[in-house]
Amino acid sequence: MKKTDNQMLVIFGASGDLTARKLIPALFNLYVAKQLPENFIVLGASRSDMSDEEFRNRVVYDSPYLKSKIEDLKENYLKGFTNMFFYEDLGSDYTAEYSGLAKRIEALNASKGTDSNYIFYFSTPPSLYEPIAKNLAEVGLNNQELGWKRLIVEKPFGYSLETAKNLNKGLQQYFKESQIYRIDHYLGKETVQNLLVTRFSNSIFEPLWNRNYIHHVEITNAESVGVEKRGGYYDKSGALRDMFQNHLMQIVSLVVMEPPIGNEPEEIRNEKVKALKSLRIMRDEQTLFGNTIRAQYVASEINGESVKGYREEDGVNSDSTTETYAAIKFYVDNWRWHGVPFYVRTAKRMPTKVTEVIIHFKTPHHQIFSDSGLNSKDNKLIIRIQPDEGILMKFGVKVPGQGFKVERANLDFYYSSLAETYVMEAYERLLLDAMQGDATLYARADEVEAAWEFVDPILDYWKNGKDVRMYGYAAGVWGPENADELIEDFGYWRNPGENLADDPGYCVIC
Ligand SMILES: NC(=O)C1=CN([C@@H]2O[C@H](COP(=O)(O)OP(=O)(O)OC[C@H]3O[C@@H](n4cnc5c(N)ncnc54)[C@H](OP(=O)(O)O)[C@@H]3O)[C@@H](O)[C@H]2O)C=CC1
Ligand SMILES: O=C1O[C@H](COP(=O)(O)O)[C@@H](O)[C@H](O)[C@H]1O
Repeated sequence: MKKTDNQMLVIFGASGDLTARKLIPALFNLYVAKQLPENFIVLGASRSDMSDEEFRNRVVYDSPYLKSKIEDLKENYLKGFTNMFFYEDLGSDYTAEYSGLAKRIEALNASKGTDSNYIFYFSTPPSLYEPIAKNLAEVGLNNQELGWKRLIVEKPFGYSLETAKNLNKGLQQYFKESQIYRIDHYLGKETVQNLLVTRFSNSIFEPLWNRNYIHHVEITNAESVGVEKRGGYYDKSGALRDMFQNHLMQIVSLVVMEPPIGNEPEEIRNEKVKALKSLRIMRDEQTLFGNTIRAQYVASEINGESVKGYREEDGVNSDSTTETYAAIKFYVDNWRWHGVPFYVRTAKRMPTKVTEVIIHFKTPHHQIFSDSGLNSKDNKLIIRIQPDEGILMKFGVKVPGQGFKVERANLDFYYSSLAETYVMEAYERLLLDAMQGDATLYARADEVEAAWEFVDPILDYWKNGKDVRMYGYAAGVWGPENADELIEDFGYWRNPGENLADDPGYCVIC
């Protein structure tokens, strides 16, 4: 087990939603699992006026996100957790100088024994990331002489390639790249990490993982919810920035990458960057027109209840052109993937919440059972990221009886069969990794920029292109019909059900 040094976690934006909904519950789970170091405290920092006690009440006792968890625990046990929390009011804004904050950190460090090791978690609006880093540096809180200093930076990391580069440069003026941890919570998901293990710890997949055997790759990320209470944020972002540039590009990089020479953070991250750099960037309008689809959900009924259209959501412009659905077809220009199309889509207000990667294998070169009536492209490996996490392989079997009738059968593995094993939540895993100085599951500057490099021309085309279309789809269906044209040459999107084995249309033995 890796060692976790004594340390202090300083959260900027501690009065916000992310802190309450993700960070504190993750810390609570780590505390219960005895994963936190002996001397560990959390200092919340925001503009809101709160005492330590009020902060503790807010993030622990009154937290709707901890309610079910703390009911099971004895009061005195909970006290240990609550006592770790402190709060510093930053005054009217985050850009004023931080000498008060530095003094508080110093005093807490001395009394709580955190060995001058600090993580600064940026959970504020992104416009404040660089000013906060600058202020920290000005009071010496980037100095690693006495103890290490790390930044965890929340998404979105930039709004475009240019802004991402500026943000990287801005942060790197004050902190070294090795101190910066850019969080992408999809990398904290056990099933996303399992992509690496599936590929590189088995000898049966890797020999087939290339253009000789793979026909096309399909990745679906669907959410059943709409924009919820985040309409204001989402309307400036859209599906491509909110999900595709970060989470889906990370998944793509893990599917596409070459085998790393080892599992050290830089060994893995180097290969991911190479993978992202090999994506063929679409530059001309004709290519962009034929390979990208965007759409917005419109008002509809789901299970008998009426659901608002995107443009009617709170915080969204009534004539918004922000996409809630994005589907992209692209190619990867390298030896392994030459000529293999990738189809990736992400959307809100789909029939179900699901994320999965489907590797579609090629038809056998010489088919001797071609009268079976099956689509010969039915050899698939489905890696289910969420929910009903698992892996399913589809292959042909003989139907008992006369002749050689072939039907599809499933070979499957479900995470639920590991019910005895505790599976960490994404934020829990990522926080613990940063505490231990392991950046493997965090995005490096060049990785983020390579992803923007691919996405930027699409965004630009959607904003300024001549023939760009914005399609509509009824809330609760699998997107606009036009998205089917994108994948038509090869079949159709797998519109999965809630369960991994739900197989619309063509699974005979499931
Ligand atoms: N919530 C989520 O699920 C996710 C959030 N994120 C990212 O995490 C970061 C924080 O998100 P979230 O907690 O949801 O945001 P909130 O708006 O809930 O919280 C942001 C915090 O920043 C502080 N703040 C400082 N200056 C401003 C300002 N000018 N406007 C608004 N707030 C300000 C606020 O505290 P105070 O007023 O006390 O200073 C507030 O508590 C964002 O970058 C977001 O993109 C990423 C993934 C998911
Ligand atoms: O980062 C984000 O992710 C969530 C989806 O996360 P998941 O773990 O529930 O799949 C998405 O709803 C949100 O819009 C986006 O900002």
